[in-house]
Amino acid sequence: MTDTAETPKMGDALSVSNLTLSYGGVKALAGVSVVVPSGEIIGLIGPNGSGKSSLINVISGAYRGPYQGEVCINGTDVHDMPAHRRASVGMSRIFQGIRLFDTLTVEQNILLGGHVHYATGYVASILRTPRARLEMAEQRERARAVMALFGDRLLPRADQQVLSLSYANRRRVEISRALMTAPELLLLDEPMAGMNPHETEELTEQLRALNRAQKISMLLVEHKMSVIGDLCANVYVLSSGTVIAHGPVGMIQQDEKVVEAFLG
Ligand SMILES: Nc1ncnc2c1ncn2[C@@H]1O[C@H](COP(=O)(O)OP(=O)(O)OP(=O)(O)O)[C@@H](O)[C@H]1O
Repeated sequence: MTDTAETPKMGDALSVSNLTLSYGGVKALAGVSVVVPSGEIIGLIGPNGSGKSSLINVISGAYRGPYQGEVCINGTDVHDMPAHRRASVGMSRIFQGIRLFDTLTVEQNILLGGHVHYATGYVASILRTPRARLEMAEQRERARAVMALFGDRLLPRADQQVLSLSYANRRRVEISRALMTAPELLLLDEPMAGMNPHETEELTEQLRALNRAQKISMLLVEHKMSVIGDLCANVYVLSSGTVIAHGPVGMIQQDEKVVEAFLG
C-alpha cells in the first residue's frame, strides 16, 4: 500500500501542500503535496511531462507565475520570496541542464555561488578594502573545501576554463557552486543525466556522503531507478501533475498505478 500525501511536521526541510499551477490552459500540477523530512533524501520520479521540473521550479522560485497551495522551506512560507533570496532559508538547487559560465574558470564559477552571502558591498569590493580581501580569501578557502568533496576531480582543475572539462566534471562544478551557500535543502534535477555508470556510481556515493556528513536534505529528481533505490528512503511518483504513489522504492515498483503510468 502507498499513500499519496504526508502530514508536514515542524522541522521538515521542505513541505509542499496542495500545489496547483497551470501554464495557460495546461494544468502542470494539481494538488501536489510533498514532504522532505530534515536529513532525508526523497526521490521524485514520473514520466516525461508529469510535472517534476514545474514542482522544482516553484520550490526554488525559478517559476514566478501564480500558483495555489503552500511551499515552506525550513518552516518559512516562500511564496513572496524571490529565487535569489531563498538561499537565506537554506535552499540551493541544480538545474536539469548545466548552467555554467564556460569562459570562467572552475574556481570562478564556484565562487559565484557564494556571492549571495557576501557581506562586503560593491564599492568596497571594487576598492579591494582589507575587509573585502579577507572575505574573498575566506570564500576561496570555502570553494577549495567544496571542491575537495569531489576528491581529485576538481581541485587540480581549479584554474581551468569550464569549457575544457568533461560533462561529469561540469556537473560537479555545478553541484559545488550550489554548495557554496551551505544549504540545508538541495534540489537536484536529474544530476546524473549524461553520466556513464562509473560516474553515476561515484556521484551517488558523493551525494550520500554529503547527506550523512553535512546533514543536507535533498529532493532528487532522477530517471535512473538504481540511483533512487540507492539513495532514497522514500519516493513520490508524479503522473499528469498529481502524486499517484508515495512510499519506499520497493513498494512503489510493485504499485499497479505506477507501472501503468510508466508503460502507458
Ligand atoms: N513554460 C511552459 N509553458 C507551457 N507548458 C509548459 C511549460 N513548462 C512545462 N509545461 C507543460 O507542463 C507539463 C509538466 O511539464 P514539466 O516540465 O514540469 O514535466 P517534467 O516531469 O519535468 O518533464 P521532463 O521529465 O520531460 O523534464 C507538461 O505538459 C509540459 O508540456
